[in-house]
Amino acid sequence: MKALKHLNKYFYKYRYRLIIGVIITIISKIFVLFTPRFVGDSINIISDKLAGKISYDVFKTELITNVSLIIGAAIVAGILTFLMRQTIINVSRYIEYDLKNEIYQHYQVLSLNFYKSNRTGDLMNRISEDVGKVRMYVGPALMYTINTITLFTVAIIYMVNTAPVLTLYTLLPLPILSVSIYKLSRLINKRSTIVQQSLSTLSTYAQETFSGISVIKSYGIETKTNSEFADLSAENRQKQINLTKVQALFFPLMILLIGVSNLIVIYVGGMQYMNGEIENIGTIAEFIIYVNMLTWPVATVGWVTSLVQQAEASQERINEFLKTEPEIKNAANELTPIKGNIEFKNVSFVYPDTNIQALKDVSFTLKSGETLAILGKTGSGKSTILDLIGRLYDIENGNILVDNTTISKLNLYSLRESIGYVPQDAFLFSDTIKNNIMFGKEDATDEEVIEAAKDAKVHKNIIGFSKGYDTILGERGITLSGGQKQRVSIARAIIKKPEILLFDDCLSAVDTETEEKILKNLVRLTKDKTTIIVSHRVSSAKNADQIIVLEDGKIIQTGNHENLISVEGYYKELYTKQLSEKEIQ
Ligand SMILES: Nc1ncnc2c1ncn2[C@@H]1O[C@H](COP(=O)(O)OP(=O)(O)OP(=O)(O)O)[C@@H](O)[C@H]1O
Repeated sequence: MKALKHLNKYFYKYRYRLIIGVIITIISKIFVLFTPRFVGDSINIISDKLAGKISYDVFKTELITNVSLIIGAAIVAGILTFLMRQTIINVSRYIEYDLKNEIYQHYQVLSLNFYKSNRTGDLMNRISEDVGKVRMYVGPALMYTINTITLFTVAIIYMVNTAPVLTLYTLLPLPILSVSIYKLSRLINKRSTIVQQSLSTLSTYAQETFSGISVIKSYGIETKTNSEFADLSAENRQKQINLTKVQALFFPLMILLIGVSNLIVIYVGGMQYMNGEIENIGTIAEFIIYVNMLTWPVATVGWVTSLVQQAEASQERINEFLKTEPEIKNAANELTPIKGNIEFKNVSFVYPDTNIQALKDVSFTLKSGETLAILGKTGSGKSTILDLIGRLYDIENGNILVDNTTISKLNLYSLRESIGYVPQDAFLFSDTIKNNIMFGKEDATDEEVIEAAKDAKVHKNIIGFSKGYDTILGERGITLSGGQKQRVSIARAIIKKPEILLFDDCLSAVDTETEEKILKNLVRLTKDKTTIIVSHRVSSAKNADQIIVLEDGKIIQTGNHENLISVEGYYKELYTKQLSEKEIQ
């Protein structure tokens, strides 16, 4: 129960609703328990009439009164049971909502490394399945426990008062029922977890084949994927059947034990009545109803125990995530406005998860408003430099300064707020093009969106779609070409008008002519912004104030276009090669 203590703050938050729920539950159970009493009384009245002890008129009045009381008690109990669910079960939904938000907000502050070391499926499970199991503890488990305790306390008081020995016999099979249901529930839970796992394997497989359908079709391997899916499906079917087998035992077991209890009541009660130990025949009917009323709550003791165990395990997993501290922490509470001066001083960086040394002793200085171009072979560390400026990772060797302050001492949100980043793989959300661009500036006007799209040279493409800027992208909508995606992603960054712009090889899928036009616009837009352009093309780099060439994480050349084409080296070679390619075109 240690892990579940985390939920106490929520119980406290909703204490008033819970207290009302508990009171309603108790009152409703008292009303439920009126029924056996009145049924017993009614049978006694009939028996008295048969024995000639009362007149027909008295018999009729008493019977009608009793029946009215039974109906009245049932109606009140019904209304209260409805209110009980409305309070306790609703609280469990509120807590479920709060907990999901708490986990999601925590996910948002965790660093990239956390996402790399945890599978997306696991992260999703914490927020859906695990929270769902915890809710069962907060809602149904709590409700049934109060239910059982109240029902038992009130019923046993009534029963002992009426026939103490019969009470003892009646209750005898109930612990057996509770233990059996507990064992069965555990088995059901175990098997449902197995079914869940196999279902998630099945859906992951289906999802992957749908995403990669063009590859599957072009390689003509549909038969292979079909048979793999059929195998997984058959495995899942078998697991479902195994689960159904144990689930099917649940109700027969209950009916069996209720039957045993009923038999005991009839036999022992009958004998006692014959011996005169029980005064009224109605008591037997009363006890039969008690048995039937108590069976379900007793069964729930076993069920609830297994619910609590599951919730405990789920909450433990959730707590593990909630306890994970973000590696990148904000060190300054005050906002720190950023001008955009960037300096790398002997920066070396090793990716913690792979131990790959991505940067070695990298130094450069970039004044606010200047443009830096980074060139180099694939895997030479270009993107890593951009990630470090956005403080997606912290470094251990060297120093990165922004406006002469070590980056880790700046307000993290101010820093990131001041950056417009266009990643290598443009990521667009399944939303309209307009909203995807506005992601960079939530309060942007339509004119600003269009202007940004024009500057990124994607406006004409967008208005070519029948729904224009309202065209939905992604799974539910159209698929943009690689170059269109990159340009929407550029529009998203420039609409923000940030102090620092980072372009990570974001024109690679754009033809050289469009690239030239975009670059021209960028020169105008980034006039007073610090800009870093990562590229494999000299055309993107040649206008930069500074160019650095990386190889295996080290700077091997530095200068501007004129300097670098006048010396032998990587840059000149690339320039000559790309110049001749252009001539061929
Ligand atoms: N997130 C990461 N985790 C671990 N290693 C990484 C990560 N990103 C990059 N690396 C490794 O760091 C090195 C530098 O990668 P980086 O992405 O900075 O190169 P790049 O010059 O941008 O390459 P490209 O031109 O192909 O984009 C590579 O060896 C790469 O495998």
